[in-house]
Amino acid sequence: MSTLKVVSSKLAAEIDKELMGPQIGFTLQQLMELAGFSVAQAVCRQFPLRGKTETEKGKHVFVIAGPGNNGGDGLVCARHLKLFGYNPVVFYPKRSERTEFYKQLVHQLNFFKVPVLSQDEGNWLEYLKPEKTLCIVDAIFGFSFKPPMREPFKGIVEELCKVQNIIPIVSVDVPTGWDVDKGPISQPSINPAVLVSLTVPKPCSSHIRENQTTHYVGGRFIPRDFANKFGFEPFGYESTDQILKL
Ligand SMILES: NC(=O)C1=CN([C@@H]2O[C@H](COP(=O)(O)OP(=O)(O)OC[C@H]3O[C@@H](n4cnc5c(N)ncnc54)[C@H](O)[C@@H]3O)[C@@H](O)[C@H]2O)[C@H](O)CC1
Ligand SMILES: [K+]
Repeated sequence: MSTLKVVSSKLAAEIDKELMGPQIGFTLQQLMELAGFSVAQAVCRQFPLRGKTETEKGKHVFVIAGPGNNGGDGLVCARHLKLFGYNPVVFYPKRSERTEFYKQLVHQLNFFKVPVLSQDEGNWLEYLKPEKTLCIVDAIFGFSFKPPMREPFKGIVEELCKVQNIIPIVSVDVPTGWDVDKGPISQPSINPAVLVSLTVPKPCSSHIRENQTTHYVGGRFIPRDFANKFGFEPFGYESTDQILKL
């Protein structure tokens, strides 16, 4: 088994800043597209449709998107999942008004006929049933979460904790509610079946349950020199894969 290499929340934010700074010039949109694409690949790898009955294939991937960029990764992931033959539904209770870009991501989901539920429309709890939902993508908070959690997300996470033993949760970058550096800090807490760390795992990933949580790294967008500059080795992705199982 490979040794986990981790970067703190502070360093993760610095890496992002530099990637999107004037020297390198990635846009947030570019990185988010690759991040969301890799999460969609992880869902496919973990829950393949091949060989499944029509009933199983019709089940939903329920994507819960938070107000920041972690939520944006979820919106992108849902679009790719639709292209991959899945049946995603997005719950987006607190929409980012930060940029036009988030509205565009929602327009794209409309274009792909992926339902996007608001807090006050539709009964989102209906999707927390194993006969209806294949897995839940937790794209609520990533590396910028600062406890304690505010509503409506506190209540949403409590509901997720109730069903996580019967519907697997795929957490994007950081399991929502965990301290990025320290891991689970309150009870109940999300224990994902799958964690997709983006760029490089954060320290909290050492708290995932051994033999119960599958850990992938995704967000394949940095060259070796850049990784080394921040003190870690790049991951050995194979071929055109956007994810690597750790
Ligand atoms: N290089 C990469 O790996 C990339 C990662 N990406 C993803 O971006 C997130 C980090 O995004 P950011 O916008 O900085 O933060 P979050 O989404 O984690 O959350 C900010 C959001 O949440 C609100 N908030 C914070 N704490 C609370 C709280 N206690 N209660 C309620 N609300 C809270 C805050 O106000 C903001 O609105 C990273 O993890 C990756 O998933 C990008 O896609 C780019 C590439
Ligand atoms: K998350």
